Amino acid sequence: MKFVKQKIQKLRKKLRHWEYLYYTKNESAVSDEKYDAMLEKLNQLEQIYPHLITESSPTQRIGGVSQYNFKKIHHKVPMLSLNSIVASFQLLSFDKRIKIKLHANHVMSYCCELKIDGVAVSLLYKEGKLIYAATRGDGKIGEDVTENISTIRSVPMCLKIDSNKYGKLPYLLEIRGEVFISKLCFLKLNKITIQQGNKPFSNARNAASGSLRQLDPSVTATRPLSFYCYGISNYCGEKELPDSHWERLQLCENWGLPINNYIRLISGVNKVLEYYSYIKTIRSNLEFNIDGIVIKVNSCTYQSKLGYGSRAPHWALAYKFPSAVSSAKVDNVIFQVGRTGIITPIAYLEPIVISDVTIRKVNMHNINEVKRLGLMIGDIVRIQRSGDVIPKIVEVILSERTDHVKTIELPRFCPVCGSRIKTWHNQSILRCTAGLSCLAQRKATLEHFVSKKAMNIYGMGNKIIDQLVNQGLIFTSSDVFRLNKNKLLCLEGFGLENIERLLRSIEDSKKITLARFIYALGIYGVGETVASNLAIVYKTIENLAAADLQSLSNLKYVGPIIANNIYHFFRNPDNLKNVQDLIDPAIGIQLHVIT
Ligand SMILES: NC(=O)c1ccc[n+]([C@@H]2O[C@H](COP(=O)([O-])OP(=O)(O)OC[C@H]3O[C@@H](n4cnc5c(N)ncnc54)[C@H](O)[C@@H]3O)[C@@H](O)[C@H]2O)c1
Ligand SMILES: [Zn+2]
Repeated sequence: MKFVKQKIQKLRKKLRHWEYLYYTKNESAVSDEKYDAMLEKLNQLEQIYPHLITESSPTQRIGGVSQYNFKKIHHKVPMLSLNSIVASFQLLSFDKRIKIKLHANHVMSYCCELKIDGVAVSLLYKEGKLIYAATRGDGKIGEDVTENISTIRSVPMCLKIDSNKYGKLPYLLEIRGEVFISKLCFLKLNKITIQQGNKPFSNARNAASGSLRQLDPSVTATRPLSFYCYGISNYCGEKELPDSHWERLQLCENWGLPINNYIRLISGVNKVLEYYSYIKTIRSNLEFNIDGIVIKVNSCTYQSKLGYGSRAPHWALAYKFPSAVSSAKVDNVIFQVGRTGIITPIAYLEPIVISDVTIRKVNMHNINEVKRLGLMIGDIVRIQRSGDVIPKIVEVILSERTDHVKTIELPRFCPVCGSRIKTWHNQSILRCTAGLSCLAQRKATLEHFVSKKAMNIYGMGNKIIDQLVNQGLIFTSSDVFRLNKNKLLCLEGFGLENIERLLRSIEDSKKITLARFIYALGIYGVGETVASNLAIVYKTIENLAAADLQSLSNLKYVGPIIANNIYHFFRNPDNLKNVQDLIDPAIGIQLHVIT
């Protein structure tokens, strides 16, 4: 029993970590399949040992959290997730199960909708005016994104009067819907993100979520977000609402809320299966990503009878599409050195297209993955891309291995600077220990420093940084502020206009919040959340640099490892000198604290 308990705890810890990255950081550490499979494993264990179920288990609650830097909104009606299925027999048994519960033996009516891969929002209208918009958060408390939502053109600020049926606008109307980004806009946004030297979003959902949850609404305004309404959660008006979910959606459309064209009212579960197959065939032609269909019992009376679980309603299901799989040849494996010196194997492929996206390389994260797969250069591998998440090598197709394959030589020295490599975690993680004297780490540190969420310096993409570092024009981040026209004229393919734009952007970056500045320093483990917290607590960079280990360890979101990293960062003479140079009045950076 102790063993099962430990296993359950381990699964929960892993799932919570992935959820934190997914919902808070808009990053996918693993594919959705892997997350879903792990959640299902936990679910099965909990079914066998129900006394081990806790309220906070990922099977019982919604994965999101609301970040403290947004105002909070308490949802009067909880915003839940959906139970999902992947096979037709599960839909048939759902249909049977609910008929038994409802004591109904007639053909059931279902409202079938697309499951758009975006972010759920709740919009409250009073007498037709948008009062607030909130994200799902943990289902009970969401983030106030009213200003950001107001920048989305398809969200009406005021409802229209439905002259046919409802006369006056409802006194109160709360609707639920999905904010998303189209496939085309996602590709464009990522192109710009990469040009600006920032990390691209791994999929359209993460891009939509990241764009909606911007602290600065003017940034959201530049992101091409769209919106579809898929339900009413609360209503108070002169007339009663119709009992049909489908009719309620038509009513929303009459009030001016956008409703997706593919929503159908369908009679009987066999026709639902036909709808599923049809949508699967047109999926790649849609302008936006969907990861399945949503099936809802149409009668609202039945919906209330079936009720809700803690995570999802009992009257709806998400029927997900299988993920896209294809095979490709591995042309080469290159070891890439990151900002913190971690060395990652990247498999370069003969380009393939999966769900409309060309895949040329796959990040294999660590060398254990190379070992686990038994991968060799020249192998044919199976690549999976679930929804639009990062591609992954699932397996080597051994039956297609030829005599021409080559062994992958694991590096013993840093492939960039030739320094000694340190290994840990059972030798799965390799790290170059040369710090900033390693060219790769220096470049990656600078890329991070100028990136959007850090100093936000436009026009200094990876290629420019490569040249600046290779030509010895910059060494540390403070050198960025010593760049001038003459130095920049040495760069290839960088005209006067680009130079002026870059210098202006460097100048503009000098007015910055302390939180961003701390984040820009690139201390190992200090992401945006920790950086904001440090800024609030220490108020000045000098206070932070002088903070002792004890005080750092007492902070929220800062564990002993991060506290140690921060403490030692400021004890390293090179780092300290760089920070002092950066805040030197000669450079003119103005740090301010926003609380
Ligand atoms: N890869 C990872 O690390 C990771 C981590 C956490 C969660 N996830 C993934 O996220 C998903 C779980 O997230 P979730 O709780 O948001 O559930 P979900 O996305 O599977 O389903 C619920 C959501 O569907 C959306 N939706 C779209 N169209 C809808 C419609 N017509 N009607 C109703 N809702 C509609 C709503 O936003 C709703 O919140 C899983 O697929 C999981 O794989 C992945
Ligand atoms: Zn190195």
